[in-house]
Amino acid sequence: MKVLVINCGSSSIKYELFDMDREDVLAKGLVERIGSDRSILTHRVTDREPWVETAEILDHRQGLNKVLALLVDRESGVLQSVEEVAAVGHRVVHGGESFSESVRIDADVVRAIQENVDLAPLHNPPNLSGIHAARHHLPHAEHVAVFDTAFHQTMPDYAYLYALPRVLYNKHKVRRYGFHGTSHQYVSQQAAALLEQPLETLKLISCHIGNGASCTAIQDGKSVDTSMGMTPLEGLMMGTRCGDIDPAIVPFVMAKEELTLGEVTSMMNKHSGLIGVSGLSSDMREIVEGTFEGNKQAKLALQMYTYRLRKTIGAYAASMDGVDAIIFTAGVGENASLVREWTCRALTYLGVELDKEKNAHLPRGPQVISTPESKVKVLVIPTDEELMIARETKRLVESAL
Ligand SMILES: Nc1ncnc2c1ncn2[C@@H]1O[C@H](COP(=O)(O)OP(=O)(O)O)[C@@H](O)[C@H]1O
Ligand SMILES: CC(=O)OP(=O)(O)O
Ligand SMILES: [Mg+2]
Repeated sequence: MKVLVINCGSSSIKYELFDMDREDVLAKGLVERIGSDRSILTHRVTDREPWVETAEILDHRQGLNKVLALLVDRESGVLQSVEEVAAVGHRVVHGGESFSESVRIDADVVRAIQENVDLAPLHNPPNLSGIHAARHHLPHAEHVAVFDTAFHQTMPDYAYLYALPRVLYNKHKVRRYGFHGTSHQYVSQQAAALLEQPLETLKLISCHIGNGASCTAIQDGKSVDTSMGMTPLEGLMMGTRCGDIDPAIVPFVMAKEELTLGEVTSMMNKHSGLIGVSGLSSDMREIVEGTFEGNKQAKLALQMYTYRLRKTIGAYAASMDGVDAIIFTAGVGENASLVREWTCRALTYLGVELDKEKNAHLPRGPQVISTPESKVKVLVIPTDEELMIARETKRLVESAL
């Protein structure tokens, strides 16, 4: 069964085509800067040079049309016809309380995703554009939605409620939802396999640190707490997002700087975090380089980033009354050894002992980077949200047969 996975951002489409009979990746790629006359399409097929094309791509429908054309093209293609795509798996960021599992997409599901737009104004509208475009171009295929929020629907109420008047939850569903659930779930399963222990017996803390960053406490294979909240702005310090701040700062800054609510929201989402503190970059590679070169602001940003991650790990060890393993994943977690080292260096009270050599010289694939004596294991596990979405899509399509 061939499954196409689509992850639509506000100005991008990430895609990956799988042959699910053997979980082979046939092709994958990225359309960037949608809405401009200089959109960039990068298309990769195993063992071939990548295709890079600049073109005017005005919306997601046009972008997806280009992708499908490349997939059936004589040179760049891997399919005879788009009819071969049996199913499409869509990443949907906010499922609200409506979805605790992946679902096959029908008119009711589209309506429910639409109803959650208010809760994720940056993420859900492009996700919906992707669904509309894919259903238009691939009407024969089954379409499945896999939600970032679904894995976190197991959190207890005392973890997901805010200490606000109850009416806000009753009327508007103001609560913690949590995100990156597909990734947290995937790496927790991989961790259990690596440790050769049943997932149901483990207390895990998973740190998904990429552009967006979140930390999740996982007990018995279930999410019991997570650092992102009603929106993906809460929690850890990120590339461009501030994470936790005193909420009273918002009206204070609005008054002092004469900013609108929209401007402060944009400041917190796009101009804060690593870029806001360092003034250098939102990219951890440049922050690490800057730190080595003696840039004080870059070093401060890195200290803040790792200090806050460490505090959250401590909090989740407390909330689960212990932890068996800490997992690092996503762009920063998988690649930045300095971030892992600084985060772990004051976790000795928990019994964490990092193997510095292993941490610095990491082979590919899932790895243990703690010493054999370490009471708490530290793991690096490459995430694969696309594979997880493809598996979910196949499972749902087959269960409907
Ligand atoms: N070698 C590296 N060292 C440090 N950071 C890295 C490295 N490679 C990638 N990153 C970081 O990973 C981030 C992207 O993570 P990723 O999980 O791909 O994000 P997203 O899926 O949210 O776009 C980049 O912004 C960069 O900061
Ligand atoms: C939910 C979220 O923050 O996603 P991303 O990390 O892809 O921005
Ligand atoms: Mg990501």
